[in-house]
Amino acid sequence: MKELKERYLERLSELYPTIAKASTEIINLQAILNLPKGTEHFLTDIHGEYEAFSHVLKNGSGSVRRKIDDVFGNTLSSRDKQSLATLIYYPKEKMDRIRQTEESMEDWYKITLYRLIEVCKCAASKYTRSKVRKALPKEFAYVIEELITVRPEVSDKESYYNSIVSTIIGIGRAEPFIVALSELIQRLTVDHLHIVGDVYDRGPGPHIIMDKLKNYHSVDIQWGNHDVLWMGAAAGQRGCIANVIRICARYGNLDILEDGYGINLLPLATFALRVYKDDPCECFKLKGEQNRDINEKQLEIRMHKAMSVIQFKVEGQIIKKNPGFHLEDRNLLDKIDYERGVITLDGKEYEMLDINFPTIDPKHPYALSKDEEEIMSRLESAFLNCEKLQDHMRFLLNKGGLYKVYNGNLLYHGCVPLKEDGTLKSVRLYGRSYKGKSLYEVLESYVRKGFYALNKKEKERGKDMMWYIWLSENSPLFGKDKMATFERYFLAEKETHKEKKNPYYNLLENEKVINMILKEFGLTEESAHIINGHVPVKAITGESPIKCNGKVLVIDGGFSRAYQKQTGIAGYTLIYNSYGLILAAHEPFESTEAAIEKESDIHSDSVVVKRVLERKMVGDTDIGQELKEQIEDLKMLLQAYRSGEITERM
Ligand SMILES: O=P(O)(O)OC[C@H]1O[C@](O)(COP(=O)(O)O)[C@@H](O)[C@@H]1O
Ligand SMILES: [Mn+2]
Repeated sequence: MKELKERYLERLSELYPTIAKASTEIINLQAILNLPKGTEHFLTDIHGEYEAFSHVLKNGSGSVRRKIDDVFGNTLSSRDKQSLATLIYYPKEKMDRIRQTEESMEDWYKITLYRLIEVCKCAASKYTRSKVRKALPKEFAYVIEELITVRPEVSDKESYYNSIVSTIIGIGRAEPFIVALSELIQRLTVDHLHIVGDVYDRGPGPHIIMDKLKNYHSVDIQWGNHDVLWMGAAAGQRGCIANVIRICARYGNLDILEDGYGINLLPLATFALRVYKDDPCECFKLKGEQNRDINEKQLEIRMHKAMSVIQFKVEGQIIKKNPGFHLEDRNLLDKIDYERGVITLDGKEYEMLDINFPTIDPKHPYALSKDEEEIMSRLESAFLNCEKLQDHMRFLLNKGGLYKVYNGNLLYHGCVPLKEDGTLKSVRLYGRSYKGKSLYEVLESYVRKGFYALNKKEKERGKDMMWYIWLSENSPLFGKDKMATFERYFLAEKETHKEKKNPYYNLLENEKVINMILKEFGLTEESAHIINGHVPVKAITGESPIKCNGKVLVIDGGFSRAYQKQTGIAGYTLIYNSYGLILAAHEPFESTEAAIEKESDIHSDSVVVKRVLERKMVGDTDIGQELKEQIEDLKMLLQAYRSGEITERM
C-alpha cells in the first residue's frame, strides 16, 4: 500500500516539481473553492425544435436578463434592459436592424459597449481568471481582459477605458467586438448544461440541435426514449429504423433524414407510390400544419403508411426472436381477420379503419415482401454508413447515459419502474433480475454493447435492447404499459389508445417513495432532488411541475409544438445557480424573427423553487469535492518534500 502511495507522489511530483509549485497550486485550488457555484441549466424534451432550443440556450432561461437586472437595477428602463438582452442573444441580427434607424451609430456603439462590458464583468466575476481567459474569443482576448479586469494601478480608469473603446470604434471593429462580447456573456452565464432526454423526433431540426450541443462548452445528456430509438437505428436495428422513419414521415419531417443526414429514401418513395397508388391512406394523415405542395404530401402519406406496415412486421419478428421481452401481446397483425376487416383484442372485436394491406400475406403476416426486404436492407446500410449520424450518436454515447447524479440531484428522462405499492419493480433480462439503479445500469451497458461489443451475439442483444428501451413497459425511459401505435392508427375506439403510466407517476407526491429512489441512487441528503422529463406537464389544467414539496421537478420542456395545445404553455426549464433552483415557465416560441423584432423573450414566469440559506460555493459541489481531494494530495506531496521522502526536481 505504501509503495503505491510513494509511486503516486512520485508521479505527482512530475507535475509539481518544487515546493513552490505545489504550494501555488494549493492556493489556486483553494481560491476556486471559494468562488460561487457555476450556473447549471436543465432542458428536456426538445424534440427537434431547434429555434426555441437555440433561444433558451442564448437567454439561459432568464439568466442573462437576471444578470442585466443585477448590474443596472433601476438605472435602466425595463425597455432598455430588454433591448440589451435581445442584443446579447442575437447581436448580428439586432445590429442590422439598429443600423437602419439609429442616427448616430458612434454614440450607440459607445453606450452599448459600456453596457456590455458591465454585464460581462458581472458574468465573469464568478470564475477564475484562467477559466475566463479560456473562454475569451481569440481575436479580442487581450482587450476584453483589459476591459473586464479591475486595474487598481490605473488612476484615471474612465479615460483608460474610453480610449480603448474609442480605438475599437475608430478602427471600425465595434460590431465584431459587440458580437464577441455578447457571445462571451452567453457563454459565461451558464456554466454547464444538462439535457434530460428527447432531443429527437416530432420537430424539424434534431440534427441542428446535435450540432449545437457538440459545440457547447460543457454538457451532459440523459438519453430519452426517442434518443435511444435513434441510437438503435444508427446501430442498424430494424425496429428502430422503421420507427424513426415512420415518425419523421408522420410529422412531415423526412427532410431530416434526406437533407440533414443524407439518407436516401428514394427506394421507399417509389415503392410507396407503386404499392399504395390508389389508396387514400386516410389513417396516415400527417401531423401539424404542413405547408407543402399536394403531390409531396400525397407521397409522404404513402411513405408513412408503407413504413408503418413494415414497422409492424419487423417488430413482430423482433418479438418472436426475443421471448424474454414478453411483448407477444403487442403482435397484432395475426389478430386481424383480413377478409372481414376486423381485429380481435382481448376477446373483443373491433373494426379496422383500414384494411388495404397489399404486402401482407395473412398466413405469414410478419414476413416482409421481397420489395420491403430490399428497402430495409438498403436502409440498414444507409443508417450504418451515415457518417454524420454515427458522429452524433458517438457524441450521445460519450456525453450521455441513462441517468446522472450531479451536485446532489438525480437526473433521468422517464421514471424508475415501480410496483403499485411503491417498491422497486424487478425486471428479468436475459435470465437475470434487475431493479432500480441496477436496471438502469444494465440497460445502459446493453446500449453500449449494441455499438461496441465484439461478440456478435452480445452486440445483437444490445441492438434489440435499444428497441426494447424505446417501448417496453419495463423501460425506465418509457414507463407506460404499452405503446399503442397500432391501435392509434387503425382503431376508432379511444379506450384502445390508452397507454397506462407506471405507478411511479402516481407516487410522485409520496415522500417515502421519492426518498427511497434517491437513496437507491446514493443520495441521502435532505436537499436532493429528482429532475425528470418525458411527461408533458399540463399547466392548462393547473398541474404543477413541482412535486413532493419541491423534491421532484418534472420539467418536460413542452418545446414540442404538437403538444402545446395539451400543455397550454411551452413547458419548463430549470436553472440551478449559487442562490438556488429557479423554474422558468415558457410561452410558445413564435420565431427567431419575432424574438429579434419584437424583443419577445419566451420565459413568462420564473418561480424560485428553492432558495439556499447560504450562497453555494464551488466547494459545495461535486467538482469542489474533487478539488478538495486534489488539495489533500498536494498537501501530502508538500509533506513528502519537506520530510525528504521526495526530492524537488529543479
Ligand atoms: O404523438 P405521437 O407522435 O403520435 O406519439 C405518441 C407516442 O409517443 C409517446 O408518447 C412516446 O413519446 P414521448 O417520449 O415523447 O412521450 C408514446 O407513448 C406514444 O405512443
Ligand atoms: Mn420521452
